[in-house]
Amino acid sequence: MLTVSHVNLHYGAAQALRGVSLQAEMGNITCVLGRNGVGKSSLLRAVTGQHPVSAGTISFQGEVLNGLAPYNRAKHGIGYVPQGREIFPLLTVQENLQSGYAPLARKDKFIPDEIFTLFPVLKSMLSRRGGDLSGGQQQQLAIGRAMVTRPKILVLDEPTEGIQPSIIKDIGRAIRYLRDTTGMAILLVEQYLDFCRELADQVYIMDRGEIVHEGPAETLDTAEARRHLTV
Ligand SMILES: Nc1ncnc2c1ncn2[C@@H]1O[C@H](COP(=O)(O)OP(=O)(O)OP(=O)(O)O)[C@@H](O)[C@H]1O
Repeated sequence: MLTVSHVNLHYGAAQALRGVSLQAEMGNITCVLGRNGVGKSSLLRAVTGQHPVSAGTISFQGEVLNGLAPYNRAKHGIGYVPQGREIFPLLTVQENLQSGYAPLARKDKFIPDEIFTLFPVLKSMLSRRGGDLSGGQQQQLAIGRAMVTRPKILVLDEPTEGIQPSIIKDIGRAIRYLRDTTGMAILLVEQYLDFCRELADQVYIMDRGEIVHEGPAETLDTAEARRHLTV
């Protein structure tokens, strides 16, 4: 289980996270909802080690991660699908997937077939450049690349952003499949309420750098959630 405990995060003098605590359990999809600028990406940067926290602790399966570089967090099983996907546009799909090899032992440096079962389009486009893929295909590639690292927790930053509805469905199906077949923990941040409600086991809502609600998805008060999502 991932535990975020009383975390503060600053950009210079500006505070983006204020005493944020949450848990993402193995075998569960945990969704953090919030509108633009409330600190969702900052939370994931804190979890993945892209930005240091100024207070609080982040631990995974009992081990404190504070102070570990992103590379070492990947070795601990944290897979990251960043906002905007960050595909290498001039590398092929295959090379983009292989860029996930870095934290792996030599024997594990191969692309698991499961990725192509989940996203068959990637197999048919292995020699195409990442930059030639549609937004939805790039999102699938970014998830595939994170899976290459054999994560125990998959952390996704707004996986539905800018993606057409049919591919959003495929991505939702893939996330559910990963939860059900691997038992990994999934932590995703979103603004898209319906996607989150359909998929999540546990929901948190963030507003202005703070967690303002937490609870199981089935008891989520939709009107209250919408209130936090509209500007
Ligand atoms: N590198 C940075 N330097 C300074 N301020 C930043 C930086 N990144 C984010 N912020 C600020 O921190 C706050 C939280 O931003 P964050 O990106 O975490 O929000 P978000 O909820 O993920 O929004 P979005 O969906 O737009 O990414 C915002 O006020 C933002 O302007």
